[in-house]
Amino acid sequence: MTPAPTRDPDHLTIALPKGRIMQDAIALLAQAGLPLTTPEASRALRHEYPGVTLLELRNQDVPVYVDLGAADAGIVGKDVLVESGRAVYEPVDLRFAACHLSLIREKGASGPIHRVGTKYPRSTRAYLNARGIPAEIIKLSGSIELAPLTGLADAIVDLVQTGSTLKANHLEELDILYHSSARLIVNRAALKLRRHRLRPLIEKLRELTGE
Ligand SMILES: Nc1ncnc2c1ncn2[C@@H]1O[C@H](COP(=O)(O)OP(=O)(O)OP(=O)(O)O)[C@@H](O)[C@H]1O
Ligand SMILES: O=P(O)(O)OC[C@H]1O[C@H](OP(=O)(O)OP(=O)(O)O)[C@H](O)[C@@H]1O
Repeated sequence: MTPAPTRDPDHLTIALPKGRIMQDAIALLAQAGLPLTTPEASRALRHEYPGVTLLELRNQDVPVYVDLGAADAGIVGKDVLVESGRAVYEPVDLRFAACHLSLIREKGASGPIHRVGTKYPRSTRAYLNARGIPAEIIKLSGSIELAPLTGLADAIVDLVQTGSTLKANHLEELDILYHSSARLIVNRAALKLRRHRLRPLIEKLRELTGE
């Protein structure tokens, strides 16, 4: 059960991930009418604006803050959202940070897949199960492309955008699990309590992204 937020109903708290999404997310929210600017470089993780607080989080923590109501809304990649397993309301595909999650092997590799390295174990499990592939999943944290090159795994599941990381590491895509892009996510209790702030934001973002 999602706890009802107890903060000022006129105030919005928004969770954003530090990293490649942050800048575009702030720019889009500002275009949608929120009084935001890029925060000054500092160690501060909470940034105050008139009527809005921004929280600077790791990608994986954005769905957690929104689902549990510590943030009213957030922006996060669809990949991270799927992997979180949290059923938060996801009203707008914001279109940026577009990439796809793919099954990848060394160029020319063949034969059965026994071990798959990935940062995305939930998505990988679902994909392998659906195809009856009884492979072991090895959870990794980064530089996933090294796994097949070193013999740690004979395939990986990772994000691809331009394909230049694959090319540089002599790898090829065998299949696409799903496409990802940045999404607006919203806490369901906040949607009721702060309807007058969240509904116009959702509508404006839909307009801006052509949904
Ligand atoms: N090459 C890419 N092109 C476009 N979008 C990408 C690319 N790589 C990742 N993304 C998207 O941007 C999101 C954030 O990526 P970012 O690189 O900031 O994460 P990260 O540094 O791997 O995160 P963390 O270290 O917190 O796991 C990803 O979840 C994905 O949705
Ligand atoms: O197809 P491309 O355009 O090469 O993009 C794909 C790469 O981008 C991401 O890595 P990122 O640059 O974020 O580095 P990191 O996650 O390893 O820090 C992703 O994990 C891939 O490695």
